[in-house]
Formats: sequence, C-alpha cells, structure tokens
Amino acid sequence: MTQSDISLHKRLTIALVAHDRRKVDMVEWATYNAEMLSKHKIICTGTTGGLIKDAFDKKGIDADITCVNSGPMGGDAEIAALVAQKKINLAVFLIDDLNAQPHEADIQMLLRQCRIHNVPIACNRYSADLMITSSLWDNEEYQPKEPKYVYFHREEQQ
Ligand SMILES: O=C(CO)COP(=O)(O)O
Repeated sequence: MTQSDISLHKRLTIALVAHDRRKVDMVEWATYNAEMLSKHKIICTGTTGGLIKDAFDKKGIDADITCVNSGPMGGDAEIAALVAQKKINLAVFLIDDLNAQPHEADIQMLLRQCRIHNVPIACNRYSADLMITSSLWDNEEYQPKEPKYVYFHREEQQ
C-alpha cells in the first residue's frame, strides 16, 4: 500500500512549517505525500511554502497552497493565530533543534497554541506520517478530548 492509497474523505487544513535545515526533510515528506496533500488546504510559512510549491510544480501536482510571511517575519505567529481561531486541523512543524532561531518566542507560541487548542502537531516525519494516515479523521463518532488544566487530587481517585 502506498501513501496515496490511504485517502481521507474529510478535507483538512494543514499547516506545513520547516526551519532552514529541516527543509530538505519537509520537501521530501511533502513530495512523498503530494497526491494526498493536494486534496487538502495547505498553509505554509513563506519559504517553506515556496519550496513545496516548486516541488509540486515539478511533479505536475496542483495543490491549494497559501503562504503567509516567512517564519522570522511573523509567519509562525500568523499560523498560531489561525490555530487559535480553530482554522487549522493539523500542523507539521519540522524544527531545527540543533541551532538557535531569532524568533524562538514565535516558535514557542505556535507550539503552545497547538497544545492549548488540541491541534495535532507533528515535529518529525514519522509523527507526520502517522497523523496524516489516521482513520480517526473520518470517524464521525470520535470526539477528541480537550486538555484539562486541573489539579490532580490523589484522594479522589480512591
Ligand atoms: O522560520 C520558520 C518556522 O519557525 C519557517 O519559516 P520559512 O518557511 O519562511 O523559512
């Protein structure tokens, strides 16, 4: 079975973001999943989106890709705002964990908003593959549980 055999019925809005030294991985991942991604709405930070568009053009794949600003210029913040507005279903964020970024605050904002708003976020390709092929997207009975921010009282568990 190939990735393109696993097609979701639900149309998702997927955010794709990668730091410079993770862009090779992102373009490879997106190209591998190009047919599947072309069925969804894609939102990218500027440079990541431009590279994915070029890769899809080379494969003759037409996809709905919107680019916001480049990450250091506010792109992560724009995507975080879309997450807070419940406009993103899934995010793939390939972070350069080996080098400091000038916009670390915005990176943390995007990660935090995904956690708060219960948006699945994959930070490596394996997670991205698992998330994008999950049958839960099309399961009408499945209701994601929102995160609870409460104290754990041991005595109540007995
Ligand atoms: O910096 C980024 C994510 O934090 C990515 O931005 P670009 O896709 O514009 O390089």
